[in-house]
Amino acid sequence: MAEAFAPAKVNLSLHVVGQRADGYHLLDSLVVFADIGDRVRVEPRPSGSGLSLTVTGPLAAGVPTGPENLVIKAAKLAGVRDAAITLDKHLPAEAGIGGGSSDAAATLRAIQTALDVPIPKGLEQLGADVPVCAVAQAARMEGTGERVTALPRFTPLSAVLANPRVAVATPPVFKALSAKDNAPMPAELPDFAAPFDLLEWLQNTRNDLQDAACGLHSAIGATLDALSALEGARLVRMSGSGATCFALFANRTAAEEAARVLQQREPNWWVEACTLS
Ligand SMILES: C[C@@](CO)(OP(=O)(O)O)[C@H](O)COP(=O)(O)OP(=O)(O)OC[C@H]1O[C@@H](n2ccc(N)nc2=O)[C@H](O)[C@@H]1O
Ligand SMILES: Nc1ncnc2c1ncn2[C@@H]1O[C@H](COP(=O)(O)OP(=O)(O)O)[C@@H](O)[C@H]1O
Repeated sequence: MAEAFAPAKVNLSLHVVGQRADGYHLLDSLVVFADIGDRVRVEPRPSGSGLSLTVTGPLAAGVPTGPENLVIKAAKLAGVRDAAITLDKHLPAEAGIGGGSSDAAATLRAIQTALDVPIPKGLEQLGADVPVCAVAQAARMEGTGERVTALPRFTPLSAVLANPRVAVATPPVFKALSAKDNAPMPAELPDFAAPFDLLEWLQNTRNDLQDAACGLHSAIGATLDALSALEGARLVRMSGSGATCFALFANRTAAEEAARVLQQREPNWWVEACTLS
């Protein structure tokens, strides 16, 4: 039996820099991972038992339990036929924080430990976000998501994640983009562990999906506004294709206090303080 953590993915920046002939978009994104997430447990089963999936946890409702779950797709890609998998769901789905993709990557890590099966090639077949979730540390993500360069050093950031509990499907957000050939991030990224003003640097980056997503779902604008109004919020932006947005704070205590205030104001939202790295 082995367990693996599936951290929330946050796109600190997400530049859309082109589109391939097959419709997929070319991205340039600074991706980090939170200390909050789902958990995947893999238990070996005798040959012929098949794959089973049980979904538990506070955000299990609505998560598919059949072959369409990325956890099962990941196990199949690794060639595993017999295992009992439990997914303990803490992250909202269709939320721009890669829940399903991170679950898939965590499944492969647990399978590696429990069954001694190597991580398979071609992770991008599972989803554009799966290769970066397999790295599970601060990274630059390029191409359609298949090119991942881990950052050697990254000073952890304190943040609040907020989701207004509106599920956002990714394809319509890409379709609603007005421009698909925006400027990439600078070719050379700074040393993120050196003493420099990361906030100022991030201000010069963007999430190019943010305006399109806000146009489709008014709750995202409301989430950005609510985060911006929190005392100590320094940079506020949407992650992925939404609807989860993040605010960065000077330290964990400030983030936790802000999360407490926001949760009180918006009891139906999903709100979490976390550390990103
Ligand atoms: C937008 C991002 C940014 O990190 O995050 P999320 O909002 O999903 O968290 C990802 O690129 C999403 O990754 P993922 O959710 O794994 O995408 P996939 O399942 O492969 O694709 C879903 C759909 O998104 C669009 N898509 C995705 C990736 C990409 N580079 N170009 C695209 O156009 C396509 O319409 C595709 O059919
Ligand atoms: N393990 C999983 N957890 C959540 N959603 C999943 C999972 N496997 C498949 N899905 C499906 O994937 C879709 C996208 O969910 P998710 O990966 O959480 O969102 P996003 O791509 O916005 O980060 C949902 O429609 C959901 O039904």
